[in-house]
Amino acid sequence: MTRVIGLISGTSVDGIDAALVEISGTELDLKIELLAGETYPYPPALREKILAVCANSAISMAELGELDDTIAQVFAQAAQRVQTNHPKAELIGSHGQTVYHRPPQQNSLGYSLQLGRGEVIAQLTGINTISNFRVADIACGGQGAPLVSRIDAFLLSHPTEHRCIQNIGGIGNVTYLPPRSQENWLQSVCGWDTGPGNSLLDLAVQYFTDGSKSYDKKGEWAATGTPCLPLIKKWLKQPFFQEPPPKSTGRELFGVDYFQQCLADIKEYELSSGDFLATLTELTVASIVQSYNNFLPKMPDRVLICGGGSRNLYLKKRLETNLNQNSGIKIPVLTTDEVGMSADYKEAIAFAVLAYWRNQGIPGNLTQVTGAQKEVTLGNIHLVTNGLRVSIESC
Ligand SMILES: Nc1ncnc2c1ncn2[C@@H]1O[C@H](COP(=O)(O)OP(=O)(O)OP(=O)(O)O)[C@@H](O)[C@H]1O
Ligand SMILES: CC(=O)N[C@H]1[C@@H]2OC[C@@H](O2)[C@@H](O)[C@@H]1O[C@H](C)C(=O)O
Repeated sequence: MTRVIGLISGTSVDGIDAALVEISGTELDLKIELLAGETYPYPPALREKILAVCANSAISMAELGELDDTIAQVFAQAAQRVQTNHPKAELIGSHGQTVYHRPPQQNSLGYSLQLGRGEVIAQLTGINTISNFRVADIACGGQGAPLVSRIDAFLLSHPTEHRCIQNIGGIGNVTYLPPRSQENWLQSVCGWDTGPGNSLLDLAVQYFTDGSKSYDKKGEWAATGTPCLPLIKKWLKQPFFQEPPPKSTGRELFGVDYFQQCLADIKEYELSSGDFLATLTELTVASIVQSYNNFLPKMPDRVLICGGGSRNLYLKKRLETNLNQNSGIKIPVLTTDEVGMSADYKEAIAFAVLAYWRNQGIPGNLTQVTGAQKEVTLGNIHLVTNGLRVSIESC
């Protein structure tokens, strides 16, 4: 048994998800128990700064260094807090905060930058920390994302059922899991980023409320509207949705500029705010279903959703309806909670497992998902240096 803390702040930039887990086994016998999970919102000024950087605002090198360390400090605090009332963790796996992601192009490797450097987290917490999980995969020609697929495979596959594990965060990603009894089971797992999750919806809510609300709770506002189907048809023709996997994306594509284009596109139609939110929800849903139709070997028996979007009941209902209309069969949409995996902390748990695997020399990527040329161990190791005088209070 190893006690590991997993930390991540995703593309929604809403705060740090921290999970304290006990991990045993290696791959087929991998087991995790979630001892504690908590989300620690960013201080508002720090969130604004990160969102500005993600949206291309200029920053000096000195400011970049400062931002990197400030993020590391709040990640270290999250690690300290999540283990309150528990014995100290032995290891931290920290994804950090993505501020820029560029998939590989024909003649160049991808580039993905996560802030919140691991060495600061290690010194502040006194716990060995692994960070920078994406670079080794990218160095092998991979997208560096999605990385959760290998963990999904070992923790969520079923003996006889074909499953899709659909994350709906800022961005959406899917892992398709054939039954474990199938020959070449692990090689048949596939996955990719499906496109926008909640990123455009959140921007729309902020736009309509002048920033007083950041998201549409349970999707209640969107549920008052009707999706504009001609717009969905037009938007789905965009290159990202047509591209076959391996593929990954981020706020660089589905961020502020994309949202402005959506706003311009709706001018042709007379849409209420509810209609617009319903239309953006439908884009998330239809892009997921279209990618299943185009790129999966077979429609799943069941879809398990996770991430903040799993709390959006309107989105969940639309996903179920759209899947049924497309496949002609009833494909239940449940949350991963319903099979014993926390829908809120699955990504944080995944980075705890990746750190654990890194320590044991077990690869973290699936080459058919990221497109990397080979399986590699992921993450840079930062050991605690005795005698260094840093403390959370002094930062
Ligand atoms: N109760 C709720 N009702 C509706 N939507 C919700 C609810 N709670 C969270 N969300 C949505 O989920 C989003 C956050 O999801 P999550 O934390 O999974 O994203 P993330 O991890 O930052 O993104 P990614 O997985 O792309 O890295 C919020 O911005 C919001 O849009
Ligand atoms: C560059 C980056 O941070 N990508 C994230 C983001 O959030 C969702 C989607 O885009 C995803 O594939 C990836 O994260 C998850 C944790 C992953 O690598 O599996």
